[in-house]
Amino acid sequence: MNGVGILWVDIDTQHAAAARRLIAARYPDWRVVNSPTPETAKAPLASQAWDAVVLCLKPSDQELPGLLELCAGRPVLMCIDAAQEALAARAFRCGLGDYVLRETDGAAHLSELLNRLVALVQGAQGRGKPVRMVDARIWQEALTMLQEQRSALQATLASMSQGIFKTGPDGRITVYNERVLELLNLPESLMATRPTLADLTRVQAERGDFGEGYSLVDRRGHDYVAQGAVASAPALYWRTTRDGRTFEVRTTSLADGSLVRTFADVSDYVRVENELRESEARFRSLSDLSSDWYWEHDAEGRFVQLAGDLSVNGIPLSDVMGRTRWEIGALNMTDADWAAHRAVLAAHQPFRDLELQRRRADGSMHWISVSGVPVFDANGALRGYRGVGRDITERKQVESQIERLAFYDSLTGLPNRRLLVDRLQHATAAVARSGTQGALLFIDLDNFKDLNDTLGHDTGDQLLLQVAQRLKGCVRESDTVARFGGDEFVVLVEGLSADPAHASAEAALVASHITTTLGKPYALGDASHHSTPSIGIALFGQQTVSVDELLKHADLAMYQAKAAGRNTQRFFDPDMQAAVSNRSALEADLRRGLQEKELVLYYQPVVDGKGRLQGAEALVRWRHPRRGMVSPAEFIPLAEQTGLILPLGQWVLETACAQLVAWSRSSLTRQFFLSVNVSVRQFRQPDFVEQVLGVLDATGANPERLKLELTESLLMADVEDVIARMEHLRRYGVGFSLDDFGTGYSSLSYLKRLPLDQLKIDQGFVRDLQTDPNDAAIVRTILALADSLDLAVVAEGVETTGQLEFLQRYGCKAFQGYLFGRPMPAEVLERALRPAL
Ligand SMILES: Nc1nc2c(ncn2[C@@H]2O[C@@H]3COP(=O)(O)O[C@H]4[C@@H](O)[C@H](n5cnc6c(=O)[nH]c(N)nc65)O[C@@H]4COP(=O)(O)O[C@H]3[C@H]2O)c(=O)[nH]1
Repeated sequence: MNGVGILWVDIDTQHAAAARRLIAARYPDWRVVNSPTPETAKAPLASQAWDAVVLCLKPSDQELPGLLELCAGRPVLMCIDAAQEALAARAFRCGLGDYVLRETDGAAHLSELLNRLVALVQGAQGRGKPVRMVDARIWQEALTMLQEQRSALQATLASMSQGIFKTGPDGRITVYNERVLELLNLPESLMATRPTLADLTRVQAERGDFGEGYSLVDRRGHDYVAQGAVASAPALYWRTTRDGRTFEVRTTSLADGSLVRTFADVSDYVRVENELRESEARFRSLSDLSSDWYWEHDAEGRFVQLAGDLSVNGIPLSDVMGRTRWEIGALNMTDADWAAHRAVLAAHQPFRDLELQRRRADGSMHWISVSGVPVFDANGALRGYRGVGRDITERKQVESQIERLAFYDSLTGLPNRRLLVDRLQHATAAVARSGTQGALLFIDLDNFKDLNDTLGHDTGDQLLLQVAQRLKGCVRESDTVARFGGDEFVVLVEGLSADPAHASAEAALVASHITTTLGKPYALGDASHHSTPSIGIALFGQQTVSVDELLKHADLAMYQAKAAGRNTQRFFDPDMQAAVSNRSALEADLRRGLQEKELVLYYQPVVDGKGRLQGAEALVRWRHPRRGMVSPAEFIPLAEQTGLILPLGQWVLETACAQLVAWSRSSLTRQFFLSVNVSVRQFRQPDFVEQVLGVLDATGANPERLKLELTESLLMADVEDVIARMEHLRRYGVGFSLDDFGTGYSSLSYLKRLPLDQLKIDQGFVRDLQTDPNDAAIVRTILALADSLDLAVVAEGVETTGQLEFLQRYGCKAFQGYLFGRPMPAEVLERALRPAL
């Protein structure tokens, strides 16, 4: 190619010089004219013929058409920045010329430029005509279209959630979006250098983005990345970032050797997938390990899925799939129950613990419990239900056993107190609603204890069983017969007349029927036994009475029946209630009195035959703020029933011991003993012995001066224990006296073994001993007996000298009674005795 003329328009003089040098070296006969600006190029363009014009400028989109026009149809080669490539490519695809991309620093592109320039000039010469000139209008349209497409492409790239870049055929990245910079954490400045994939991979590897040994790149991409992204890329691989995000990397190779790569952040997908996998695994291990099963049914309630341990269910799968729960059926469900269940399903409500009893193929019964929740599709339409089922047969068995134990009497199988109270609660509410009345019959078997004691518990149980049978026969199916324990039964009768008088008559009739039925002889083993009941009746209707009160009423009435001679029936009487109320008021009062220290100890002298004081009996009094001095006969029995006797007895013991200590300080009173009454309940306390020793220790009283008065009723049970305790205390010197001797148990065999010091003849025998030969004989016998057992005797209630003489005549040596002194405060006793002393 000779004599080629080139107009070189170049604002960069160094670049222009470099080009000139290269051209001079390769094509020495070429004529190259430089022009630094388009303005200065105008003249040579207009005046001379050029084979090609080289534009090394940075024209804007708007300037480019004018520039090309200036070239007036001559072949144009543009040397431009990469950023303008799209514009230039578009322009030159119309046949205007060619372009090369300019190296930002350096002139390595000049060689390529020269090659292209040669091709361009040859092409133009080959065609024999100058390159077609595009008129400005067409150009403008092309440019506008180009700009529109370009901004559309930019907007598309910018709005993509994926990161994307494209390389040119030379392997350099020419197109990319913001998102790829963000995802890969790359600076824009790096992209501006048009890096290759290898460059990018190196930067990331140096930062440790791929992890130790490229472990953050999955199997598919591992080798490619590890080898520096120089080989051909896999179409798809995943990589993880150091902060735990996961990218899906897709590569598409294009025909010209370029490629497009996308980066999608699939972290959420991976997380959800992991969670799903975990939850699947959890579900699977749960259903594998547990004895529950999983089910699903469709919107019509037909089973479509069952998984887990179905062996307990005992129903073949084939019988379940495709059928509804209500088609399979359950023994415990009525039509109404199923309707209620289906209503829950129809309302798309979840359901919990639906308990179903079924019969297995082998005939055995079993219980299952089913819970489910509705499942909806994406549009909110019901797809069906899913849930779990569980075998609860064992639990049901235990429950019914517990119920039996909790609500039924183990001997007779009758409802127990708890169940009766429950039914009574319902009954009281029901009668209040219906306007009818009900009756509660409290039944106690007369003398049952004797039977038990004499013939043994087994025989007693037999009787109770027969009584239970007979009672059930006396009432309607709807009435309740309950056993309260021991020989106490309660019958609850409902549906009596609304008229009180009529209802009373009906209840009395039931009671009479019971009396007659229970009064018939019982066959107990070989023997025939006769038993009678005492029945207390309490009616209930409109008036609001609590269940507790009702039971108390019937109980009280029963005691009235007993008091009236047994084998009879009594209705609850409100006066009786008043007495009971007084009693509970008294109890509260006594409790308060104890706290307020209203109790005082009186002392009644005990003298010898010559009237000389030997000691005294401590007798408690209640100095009531309103009622004055209250006798122990009024409050001691109550204190015994309520347990108040325990703190009371302790206080008496402490006060008496303190008195002994006071007496011990004077030689005149030092010899006195003091008797203290000890009630059965007090003595039976497990730590009674320790309590007494503790009081003696705390007060410093001399145990030898203390006498504990026990009553015969203490000997009714566990005599061995009584003896052991007495002996224990006796070792410390404490004496014992048997009070009210002759009135109670008086078993001589025990009497011999008890470590007693004295007997006290009950004042009941002393009172009439001069007029009642019987009493006189008893007193004589007691004195003789005491003599033979070497026990001292104190006669109580001595009021007359006649009594004293009689007692003395038969050997009695100690006396207590009004004849010698009433119970009195300690200081009065001391004062009264002082002259004699
Ligand atoms: N008619 C008549 N009665 C006489 C005569 N001499 C004494 N008495 C009364 O007979 C009772 C004798 O006491 P008790 O048999 O131990 O009978 C006592 C005793 O069982 C009990 N008691 C009194 N104080 C205590 C106590 O501190 N603890 C316990 N557990 N019971 C006590 O209360 C019962 C009644 O005590 P008190 O009313 O003080 O009645 C005393 C006394 O006042 C007499 O010549 N004629």
